Amino acid sequence: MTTTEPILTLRDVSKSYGRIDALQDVTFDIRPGEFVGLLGPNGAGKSTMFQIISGLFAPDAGTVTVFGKSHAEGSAAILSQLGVVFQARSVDLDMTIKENLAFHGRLFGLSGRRLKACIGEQVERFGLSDLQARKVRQLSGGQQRKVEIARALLNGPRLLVMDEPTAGLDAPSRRALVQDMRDIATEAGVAILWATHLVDEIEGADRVIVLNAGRIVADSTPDGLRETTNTPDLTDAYAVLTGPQKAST
Ligand SMILES: Nc1ncnc2c1ncn2[C@@H]1O[C@H](COP(=O)(O)OP(=O)(O)OP(=O)(O)O)[C@@H](O)[C@H]1O
Repeated sequence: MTTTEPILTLRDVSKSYGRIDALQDVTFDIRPGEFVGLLGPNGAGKSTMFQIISGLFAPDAGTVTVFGKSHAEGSAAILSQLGVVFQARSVDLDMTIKENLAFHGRLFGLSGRRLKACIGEQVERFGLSDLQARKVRQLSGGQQRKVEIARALLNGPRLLVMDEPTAGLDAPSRRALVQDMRDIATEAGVAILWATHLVDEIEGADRVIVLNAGRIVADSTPDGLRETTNTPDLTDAYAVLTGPQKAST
């Protein structure tokens, strides 16, 4: 873990939808190079948190600071250095992989040789080089997911927030993606917030935040979670913290 300034800070963040409290007094920091797992059962508030971090809407209470700024102070500067993978698809089904990545790259101000190089790097990373000219509609669900993640990495983000990024990926692709993202965090100092239901994906995380019914119920290392719950593995620790029926592996 580093001792540098946090890249993402949430302080007492709350958000309700009518009478549903989706997030309540959520507070945590993420520093450069940290790979932080976000575990939480369905409806825990993970997607709401990601939407607030991305500036799609503001919290009802509390503050969110990304790269030292709130979205109100400088959303464009934040978005230029933020990579987001939402659960919902953001690429166009009727455009090819290359067209999609070029479109998103231009939104980040990439053009010419730089854009081509960035696209080349990502399609190679995800084994999509030979499929570049294919429309996204004609790809498998897992391949479409890889295009989503490639899109999020295109601008070389300093902070990546990923909402169940491995949904639809087969086991080898899932393992490869987890390893790849951990390498990006370690080597490039990118901070990663990785939401999942799959406990094995965040076994090697620097920290794991457990969210349940809108509240943080734990924020610790994987070992710390095992110790405080007095359980032998992370799946059991998650079950203790959120209710046994909610855990999945
Ligand atoms: N637009 C909305 N209007 C009303 N309630 C909402 C809305 N979006 C989310 N909620 C509610 O807010 C709570 C948190 O939802 P959220 O989608 O953030 O959870 P999540 O942890 O991402 O769940 P999942 O793992 O199922 O994707 C849930 O009770 C959900 O029903």
